[in-house]
Amino acid sequence: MAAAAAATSAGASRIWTTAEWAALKTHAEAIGSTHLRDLLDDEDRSIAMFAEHTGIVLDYSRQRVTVETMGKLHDLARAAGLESKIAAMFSGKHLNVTEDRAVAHAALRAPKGTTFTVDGKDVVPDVNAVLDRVEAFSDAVRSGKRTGVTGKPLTDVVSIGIGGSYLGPEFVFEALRHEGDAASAAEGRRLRFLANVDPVDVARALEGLDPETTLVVVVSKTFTTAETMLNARTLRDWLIRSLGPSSSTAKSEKEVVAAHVIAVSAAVDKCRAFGIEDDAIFGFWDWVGGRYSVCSSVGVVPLALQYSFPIVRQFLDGAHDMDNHFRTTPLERNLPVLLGLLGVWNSSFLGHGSRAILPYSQALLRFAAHIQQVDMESNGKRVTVDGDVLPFEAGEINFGEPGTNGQHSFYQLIHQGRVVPCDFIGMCESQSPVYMKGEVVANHDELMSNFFAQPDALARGKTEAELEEAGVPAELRPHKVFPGNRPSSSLLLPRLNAFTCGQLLSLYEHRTAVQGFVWNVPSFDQWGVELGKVLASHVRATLSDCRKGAESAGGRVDMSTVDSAGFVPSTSALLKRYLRHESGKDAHTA
Ligand SMILES: O=P(O)(O)OC[C@H]1O[C@H](O)[C@H](O)[C@@H](O)[C@@H]1O
Repeated sequence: MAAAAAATSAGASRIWTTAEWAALKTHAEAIGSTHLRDLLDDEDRSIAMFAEHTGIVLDYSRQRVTVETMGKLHDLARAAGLESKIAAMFSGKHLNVTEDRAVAHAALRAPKGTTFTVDGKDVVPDVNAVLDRVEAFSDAVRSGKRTGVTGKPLTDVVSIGIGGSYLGPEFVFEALRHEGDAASAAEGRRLRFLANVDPVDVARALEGLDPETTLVVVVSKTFTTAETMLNARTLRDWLIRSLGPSSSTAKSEKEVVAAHVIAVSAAVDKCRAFGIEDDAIFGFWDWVGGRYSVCSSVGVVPLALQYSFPIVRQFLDGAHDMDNHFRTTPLERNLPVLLGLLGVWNSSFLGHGSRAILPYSQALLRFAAHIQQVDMESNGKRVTVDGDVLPFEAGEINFGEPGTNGQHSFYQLIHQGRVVPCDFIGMCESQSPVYMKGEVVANHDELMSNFFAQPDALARGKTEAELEEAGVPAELRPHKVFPGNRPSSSLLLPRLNAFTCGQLLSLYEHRTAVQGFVWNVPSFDQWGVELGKVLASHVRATLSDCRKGAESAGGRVDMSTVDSAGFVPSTSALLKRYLRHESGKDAHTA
């Protein structure tokens, strides 16, 4: 763990023991007596709480902070060594200490001619060599030069992957579906994602697809993830049944796989072992964490097949632009730093353990799901990078849905129930504007009226006195009081296109890094996902033994196999219930 010591030497390892942390604790108590209703009346304060980069405006005046709070948060950031940790990330230092790896996803969007050094080597040429291959390959598929095994164009793509090999690409795919340039480039093409090992997801992904015109992309950094590999074998089987030796085409299995299956992985040998030819394998590197891999072949391959390579390049350029902003802008005006420090403030000092991500943009319907993994898998940790147990809970519960839909489902709780800090995200212009004569406003203005109204409703609330003045009957007043003082940030983007989508991705990736750097947690590993996987293999082996035993015993399951497998009694009982179930019979008759 020498790297761990090196990584933290620039800042306090146990940030909660610093004077800066203590000062914020005391300050948080003082803030407790102020209300956002009053803070928002201070025009100078509000104007000071705007920050901007290339037309992306962050308004954090509705956070429960004063100019003094921000100063103290910046002091905390400096005590944590934030600036040197950011610099360390961009210089390829091994910040992923428990796996001894660099954290270099920013290199994935570095344009030709720039440099990014990892382990003594400039990786930008390697990154761009893979991108050149993706460009050539996607052009060949899109133009019909590279066809399926029967010579038909490959118009449909199923991208198999889960977690970091799925959520980011799906967020970008959805974000661009109705964006002018991307939508015209995608005409006549379909992209589906297959993530869940639930066979119903296979049925959903294949609905209406023809094996002859379908290209399957198996996306897995490790190429060992159980769900992805079973889904890959399932789709290989689907292709071979329709196009293989015993079908009317009589093509060999090898030919079918070579024409219809490609792979994206950091484990090239395992892709070869699956039968995929070298020219159909798109690699990436172990210095790219799974949840930070959207800009590697993981996202670039399926997205370039759907939207064309030039659109994907704009997306990478947007992410690179935000990387530069993050790397070079002073902390006080740095958007990811501001968002990250506000996250630390809300979570560690005001005690709010969750965060809602609320894009007023239907195109961002999968953004919250992606950021949920980026943030929760990164900062949901119990120890520092040096292994000290944290005396507080790091990481927030992230969730969210597009507005205005959320307003009609869970906003009740955030207005009158728990305090949930919110990120409101809106666009100045719509991807699909609708203007109708006779309507009060255009449809996008209607949407944005809510984007502007909700943060104020949360911040200002409604008092008993206001209700009385409005003539609300006394017995109803307690129900109609809105306490207010609920924090939020508003992000206003000019529009949602490939470039700004890249900026948004990078903004949120780096926000998570900032919080992790301040808390000094190991944001770039994910040991917490392992235990469940190990236990699932034990269940899998037991189920397999039971099913095999039943086949040779005329259908009768030998339950002693479950009894001797060492599960706790309730798990054994539930497993037996599952094994006893006979198709078509309900619980009462089984
Ligand atoms: O890309 P893969 O190796 O298939 O991994 C897919 C996912 O699996 C794991 O469970 C990790 O928690 C994720 O970080 C990862 O993104």
